[in-house]
Amino acid sequence: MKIAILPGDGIGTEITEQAVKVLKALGETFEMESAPVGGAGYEASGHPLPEATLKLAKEADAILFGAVGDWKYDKLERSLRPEQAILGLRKHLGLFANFRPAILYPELAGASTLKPEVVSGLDILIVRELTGDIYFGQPRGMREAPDGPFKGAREGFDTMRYAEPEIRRIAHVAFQAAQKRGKRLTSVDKANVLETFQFWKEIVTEIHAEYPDVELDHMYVDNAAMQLVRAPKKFDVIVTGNMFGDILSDAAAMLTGSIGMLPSASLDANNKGLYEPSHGSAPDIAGKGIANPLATILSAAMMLRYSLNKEEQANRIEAAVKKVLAQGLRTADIYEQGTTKVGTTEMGDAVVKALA
Ligand SMILES: NC(=O)C1=CN([C@@H]2O[C@H](COP(=O)(O)OP(=O)(O)OC[C@H]3O[C@@H](n4cnc5c(N)ncnc54)[C@H](O)[C@@H]3O)[C@@H](O)[C@H]2O)C=CC1
Ligand SMILES: CC(C)CC(=O)C(=O)O
Ligand SMILES: [Mg+2]
Repeated sequence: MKIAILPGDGIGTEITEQAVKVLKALGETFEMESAPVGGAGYEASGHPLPEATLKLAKEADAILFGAVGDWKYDKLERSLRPEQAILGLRKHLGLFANFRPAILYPELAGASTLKPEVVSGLDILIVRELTGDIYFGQPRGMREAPDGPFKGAREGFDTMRYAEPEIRRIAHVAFQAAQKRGKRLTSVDKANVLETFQFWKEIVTEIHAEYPDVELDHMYVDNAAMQLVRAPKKFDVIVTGNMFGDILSDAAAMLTGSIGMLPSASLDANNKGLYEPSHGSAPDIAGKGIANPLATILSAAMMLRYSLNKEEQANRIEAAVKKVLAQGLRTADIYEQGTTKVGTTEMGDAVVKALA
């Protein structure tokens, strides 16, 4: 089985190294091959998603991705910016279904900024559509406004759009995920203002007829953001578009104690996937050895489960993460008084040691 390792930029390299270490310690014979991506890809060959990196990603059975981006590339033209690498991989590989499970490990109840009673026992799943919406819609650009009250002034514009098959396939994925869990699905939209999401709501409602065992409700995204902080345990599975899912999943991350705890799986129609933490390259802490590698290690567990059919090994990794948390080991982002502060490498080493 071949795994493409794409560490990327900033803390991407530090956290991916820990996940690779954990994968190697499982005693399986994975073939792992690394390639530069993001700013590292741009430095190596003038493009954030070098052709050789894309080729490796396409031929591998699964992809483990760190993170891309750095402020120093912000002035590059958009097509050359590091973020285009992850957007390009998602699009080229058809990774339309993004699973972001927000689970609170009991040991981290005090690390969340919310009261323990609000978050304890939290186990929700955000299913984010990943290859459409305003992140990919055309046309987009910057120009002189052709009409309207600001005609002639410079303007930036993007296009929000969803085609019926795009909504249908993510809705099926989300209903099926809900069937395997608490059988409740909340579709998050902005149908009161946006045509795109009125259409989204109509299609999701239509598909609901095929899943009568799942309870469906609809919620506007502004209310959903508020409910996630007010009473997050009321959710089971949330399905939403690319941009709303991006924003809501960062908010959900804080329910788990830190964005450094939120893994993700991005799957195509055949469960080939890219696995990455939900966070970015964190340039503010890069190179300091303090980033939390657990979201990436837990993403590697998701990879074993969803793409490599190795449920037992996935369980081993998740159990090892629970064990190190129970031992009181914490990176700075989840540190509380009375626990032991460790760095990125020490945390990775501890997970390896805790593998049963
Ligand atoms: N999939 C990807 O590669 C993503 C890339 N980005 C890119 O990352 C760069 C930084 O973006 P930001 O908005 O700052 O988001 P970010 O997620 O990188 O960081 C937000 C905050 O969370 C902290 N943080 C993130 N991951 C952490 C970890 N594992 N352990 C401890 N603390 C952690 C950071 O130190 C920072 O204070 C930008 O270039 C952005 O475009 C952002 C999100 C996803
Ligand atoms: C480059 C961004 C779209 C990545 C991001 O923020 C995410 O996937 O969460
Ligand atoms: Mg994001």
